[in-house]
Amino acid sequence: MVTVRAPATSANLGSGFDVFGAALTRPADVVTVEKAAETTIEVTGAGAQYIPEDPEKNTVGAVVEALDAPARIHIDKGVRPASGLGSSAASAAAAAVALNRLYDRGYSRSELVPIAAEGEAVVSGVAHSDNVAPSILGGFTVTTSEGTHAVDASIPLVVCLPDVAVSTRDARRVVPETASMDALVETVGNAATLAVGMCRSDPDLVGAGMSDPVVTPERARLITGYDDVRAAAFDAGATGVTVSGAGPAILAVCRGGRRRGVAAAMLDAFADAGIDARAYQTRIGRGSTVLEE
Ligand SMILES: Nc1ncnc2c1ncn2[C@@H]1O[C@H](COP(=O)(O)OP(=O)(O)O)[C@@H](O)[C@H]1O
Ligand SMILES: N[C@@H](CCOP(=O)(O)O)C(=O)O
Repeated sequence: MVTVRAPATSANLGSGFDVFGAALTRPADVVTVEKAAETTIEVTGAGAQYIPEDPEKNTVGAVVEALDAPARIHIDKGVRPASGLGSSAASAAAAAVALNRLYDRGYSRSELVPIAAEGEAVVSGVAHSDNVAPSILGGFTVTTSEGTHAVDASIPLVVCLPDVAVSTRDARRVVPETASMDALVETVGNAATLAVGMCRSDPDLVGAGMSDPVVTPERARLITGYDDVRAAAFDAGATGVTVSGAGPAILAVCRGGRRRGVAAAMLDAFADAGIDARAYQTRIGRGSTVLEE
């Protein structure tokens, strides 16, 4: 038996659509696997009632296939589905690390990233790796078709999750098919600024580099109260605010000591818009951890 904890993640970070990701210290999924002749999946925890236990429909089933590793699997969800916090990816990441150990497949953590990404194709139609990479490797990650680079960074964050669901599949439909050269130049500049900020653990640079003129404005329209929550976070001292993943969670970057005030301001703004929400005061953290084997 192997048990693995895989953290929630925030993908895109504004300017790095389908490329950037960051592991969060909390929340997390915990997945336990035991060898079995046929795969069965049991799901408990946050939003379990919305998650299929059929291996054909659960992200973990695709990982079982890719590793040829049938197992009895228990998923304890800490990351609510359709959150923009890499819920489906956290389960897939944990399962990839756990099944690799259980069956002694010998893949490195980096080699497990595209394997876990097969699960994302099951739910969003695209095997994007920007959530599974940080959930496995930890830190801030840059993922391209050539592979993933991970950087340890110490950046305080708040993620505010409203009590509404946005599926990644639906949110991918609003992504523009084209962008102007001006928008491209602005985005490249911001993404590069953000990457430098991560290497320096500088929340001012990271916050400034999250601005994105292409995808985020379209996604923000799907989140009731977004503009007010964003403004409230800046007023409380956030250095940057954007949609987390495909939403509806909203990510705020903070300097040390500012998270409590930023979280309270974001919750108040959602409440003013008539929406219940919860805020996680978190930071960039480590990847998947083996808890028991
Ligand atoms: N192990 C899993 N954990 C969470 N969601 C899953 C899992 N397997 C399949 N799903 C489905 O994936 C969808 C949520 O994924 P997604 O829309 O990408 O949200 P998130 O942004 O939280 O990852 C839901 O329809 C859910 O039923
Ligand atoms: N790059 C993807 C990331 C989706 O993240 P999720 O946490 O919402 O699943 C996208 O923006 O579609």
